Amino acid sequence: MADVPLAVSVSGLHKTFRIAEHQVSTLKERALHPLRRTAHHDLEILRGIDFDVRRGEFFGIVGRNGSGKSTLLKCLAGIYTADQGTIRIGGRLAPFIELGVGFNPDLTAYENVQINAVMMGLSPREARERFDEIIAFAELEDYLDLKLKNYSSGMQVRLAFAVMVQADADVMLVDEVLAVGDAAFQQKCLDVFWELREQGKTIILVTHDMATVERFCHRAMFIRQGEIELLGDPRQVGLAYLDANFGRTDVVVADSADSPAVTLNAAWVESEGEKVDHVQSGEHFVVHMDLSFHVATDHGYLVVELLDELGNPITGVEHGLTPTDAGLDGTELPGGANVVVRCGFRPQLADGSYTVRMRITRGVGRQHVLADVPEVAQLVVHGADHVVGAVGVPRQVHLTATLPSAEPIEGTA
Ligand SMILES: Nc1ncnc2c1ncn2[C@@H]1O[C@H](COP(=O)(O)OP(=O)(O)OP(=O)(O)O)[C@@H](O)[C@H]1O
Repeated sequence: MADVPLAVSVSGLHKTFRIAEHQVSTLKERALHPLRRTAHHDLEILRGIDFDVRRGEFFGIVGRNGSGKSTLLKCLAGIYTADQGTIRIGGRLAPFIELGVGFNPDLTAYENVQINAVMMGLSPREARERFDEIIAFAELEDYLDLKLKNYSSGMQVRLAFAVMVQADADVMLVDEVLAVGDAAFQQKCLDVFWELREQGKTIILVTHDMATVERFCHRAMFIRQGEIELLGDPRQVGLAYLDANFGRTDVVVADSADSPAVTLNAAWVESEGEKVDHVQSGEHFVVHMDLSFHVATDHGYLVVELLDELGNPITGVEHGLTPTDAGLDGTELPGGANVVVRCGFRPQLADGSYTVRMRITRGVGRQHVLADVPEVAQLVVHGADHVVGAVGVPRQVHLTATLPSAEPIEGTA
């Protein structure tokens, strides 16, 4: 493929965000603290990214949450300016990046499609001519007069994806489209990916779904903490990513490093029987862990916690690991026992990225730590509604209003 022209060329790309630590946001604060300066710290997200994509390539980008994938796509799309480095794009670019980018919630689907399609390089006439196809693809014929803010997020995703496909650009940037649509839409996206691949379009796809990477991508890139960890064969890249996420066969802290007391053979999060790395807030999920005990364990005890992005424990479960707990006889778990642990959760967590941590102790006072695995798995929670703070509770709010010289008015939310 070396003689095929480049569609995208990125060299020495750096991107740092400046984060305000204390924002002076009100007039009162400004008056009380006239000399206070806003303190900042820098968050270096992309640290020297170099890669080329050739025309006609389907190129995957994978990496854990927060590794910089979306930031990279936004730099390619010109939404963010890079601090250092060069980006060259051969031809017209159509991004499908994030809900809301390029859409105006106060306009109708028709108006939004016109604006978006023109932004992606179609002439106003072409945009008008392709409108019906866009709406048919998105299956939104019955919702044409609705303002976009009244669309569900799934409907907006369908519309944005349809515009991108119909814009017929030379290079398409696609960020996590498969994670947001329903099953029928996901199938439609996969069919479109095949067609685009057959047509020789250049596509850069960010996804957490390794099956898609293996199936569609000619090459893929694994980004870790803003740097390229691996670039090349999609299968190798997918395996490296899964290994970084789930393949923690050797992560053990035990009585002695040479002879671990407990080994975590495999661990993952699942929902409705499928391994997942995203769940909806309030949805049931299970942390599955496969453990081997190498020493006899008396009064075994397990703690599984969910930590937020700053490492704060948000919630968790505790459970005994005695033979009785595991359906065996005896007073201690014998050395050589294999134990499968499945912890069910249904917390109403705030949107964000969470880490599952596991600790096993033995002894009446839980004084001996047999295993302490700080990152059993990662989980992104989305779609939180009415969650104030870290964890939501069922809403039970009762209001009583009193008007001058009137009976009390009551209402319940
Ligand atoms: N506009 C911004 N201002 C400040 N920080 C930002 C901004 N955009 C992204 N970040 C930070 O940059 C880091 C990388 O974010 P990015 O969205 O690129 O990650 P990602 O790999 O796409 O993650 P995910 O898989 O969760 O989508 C995160 O720590 C995020 O908080």
